[in-house]
Amino acid sequence: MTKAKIGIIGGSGLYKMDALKDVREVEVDTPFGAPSDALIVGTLDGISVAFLPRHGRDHTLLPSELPFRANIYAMKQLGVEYLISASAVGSLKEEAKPLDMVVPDQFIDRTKNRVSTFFGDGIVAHVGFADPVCHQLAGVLADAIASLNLADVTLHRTGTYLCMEGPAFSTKAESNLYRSWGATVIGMTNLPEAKLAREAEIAYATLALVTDYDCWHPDHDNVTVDLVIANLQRNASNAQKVIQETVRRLSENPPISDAHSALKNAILTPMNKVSGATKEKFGVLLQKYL
Ligand SMILES: CSC[C@H]1O[C@H](OP(=O)(O)O)[C@H](O)[C@@H]1O
Ligand SMILES: Nc1ncnc2[nH]cnc12
Repeated sequence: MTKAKIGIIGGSGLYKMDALKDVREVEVDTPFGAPSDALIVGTLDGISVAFLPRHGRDHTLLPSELPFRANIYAMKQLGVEYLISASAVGSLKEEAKPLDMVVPDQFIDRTKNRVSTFFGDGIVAHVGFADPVCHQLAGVLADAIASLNLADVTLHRTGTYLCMEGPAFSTKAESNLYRSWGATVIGMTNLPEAKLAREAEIAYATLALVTDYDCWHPDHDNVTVDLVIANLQRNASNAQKVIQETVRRLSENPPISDAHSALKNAILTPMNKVSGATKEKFGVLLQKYL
């Protein structure tokens, strides 16, 4: 099977990577169902990467419908060790303006309807999630953004991403509540991904692309899909430059990440008490602990 150490999940407005060469579509099936779309495996400056459009190439999946487990499992199956998520977000802080880039280091979970663990079925594990993003990967991503000196883009090296259920956007009361909690940006997708990536021992970091001020800002229009997509289209080529530079830096100097051993002290169930069927289902996730 084609392998790639670096994975990219593209969100709203980023359905393909123009700079990818030697492109192949890989239909991956997983014990957790089919991913959002075929994975696109190709090379960026000669470096093998796997790309997946989170909502499908034609944006056919709601945030609540996303097959998060299949997406992360498929990346793991391809050998991905570093996963970069590009996502559209609303800003909850004045200083994070549309077109800015934020590299969140924290999440708040306001989802209601998501399966965000691989475990169960006779095997129990509790991974650490105090630091939900891989610090090293986030650093490489932030340094890549800084090195490009992109016009009109301010980099925010840290921030809290609040993950809401959607699909409707927030009410003003909710938006102001999240501001009072100190959240920096709001989106609908990254938290389940980050949890599952941690369980899959994949280092994960988010490139959050600010598209709007949600609905709290008195001097800006309330968020609409048109606004999100218009701003993302303005920024899509920047996002791809950032990803390309991050990939280049990662392949030159792949960082050591705690995420790569996240399950080491997390599994409570003795392996000899786990059924063969469950072990088989977990496949690549448990391989190294059997
Ligand atoms: C199109 S606006 C709302 C939509 O955009 C974000 O998607 P993604 O995180 O995949 O870039 C947000 O989470 C919502 O799913
Ligand atoms: N304001 C917002 N709320 C939730 N998700 C978003 N994605 C982009 N802008 C958003």
